[in-house]
Amino acid sequence: MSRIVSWHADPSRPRFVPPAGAVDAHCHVFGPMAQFPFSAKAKYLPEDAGPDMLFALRDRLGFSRNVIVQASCHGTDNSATLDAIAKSDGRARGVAVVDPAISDAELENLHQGGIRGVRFNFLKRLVDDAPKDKFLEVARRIQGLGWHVVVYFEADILEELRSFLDAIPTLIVVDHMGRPDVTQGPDGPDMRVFRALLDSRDDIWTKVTCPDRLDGSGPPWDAFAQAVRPLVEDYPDRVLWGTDWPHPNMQDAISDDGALVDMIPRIAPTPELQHRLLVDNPARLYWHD
Ligand SMILES: O=C(O)c1cc(C(=O)O)oc(=O)c1
Repeated sequence: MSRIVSWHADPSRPRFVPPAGAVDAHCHVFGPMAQFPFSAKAKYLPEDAGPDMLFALRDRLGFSRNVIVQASCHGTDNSATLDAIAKSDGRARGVAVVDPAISDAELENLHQGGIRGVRFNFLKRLVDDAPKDKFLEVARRIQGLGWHVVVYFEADILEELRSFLDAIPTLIVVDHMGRPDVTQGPDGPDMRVFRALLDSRDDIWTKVTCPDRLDGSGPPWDAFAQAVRPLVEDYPDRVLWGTDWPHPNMQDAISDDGALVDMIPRIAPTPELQHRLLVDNPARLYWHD
């Protein structure tokens, strides 16, 4: 496998100025590989994209804090994520991916290192297996830590995941809205099924992220804006936003992070919605203690 670059070398400065305290609540770090080797099971092998690069981007885009989500290429070894959090001067927290056999002491160590959630990934192109029964055991064990579960799945398996999701005892955050086909519009079948999930419990949140992944029409991603804005307006207290930098697997159409930031006022059109999306909501999940 050759190493790939999936991020923009020189992103534009966004026109939109985020409110003070804004959080990029979905981003990753890759390596550096010499210090934090990628998993033997990784499905892609990126170039290094470490904490210095992430924090430089944070500052360039006008954000204050990051939530670093363990990327699948690092498997269940969270060292690179923990290292980035440790270097952030308290300005980053994280979401881990764990081996279900993890000990309570190791979970506690992750908590001390700034982890506040675990991620369950159901994308076959990213992981070899997703054992629901073991995931549920992990979900029960993290309850005492006050963590939540982050799930990543595609729209076509949402119906079959419903009983699993219903059984999760913690708050749930769905990555990238479960990848709906946004070209179907705000009332299309994918969004309807996703809204039914949100309506089933008031502790299911989502990340209104990744126009570059979900809107094949390309920048300025009008279909994404039209489909996602009603979601932000209808569930203003349950949405998070993030860049998704360094955009794993997006090497064929590199996204400009400045353009991604300029999507924010299109999906969260008022200062109040922007403040909840970028400041209040992530603070409630990641900086409550
Ligand atoms: O769609 C993807 O390829 C992707 C991959 C990862 C990861 O490798 O962890 O994370 C994401 O948020 C999205």
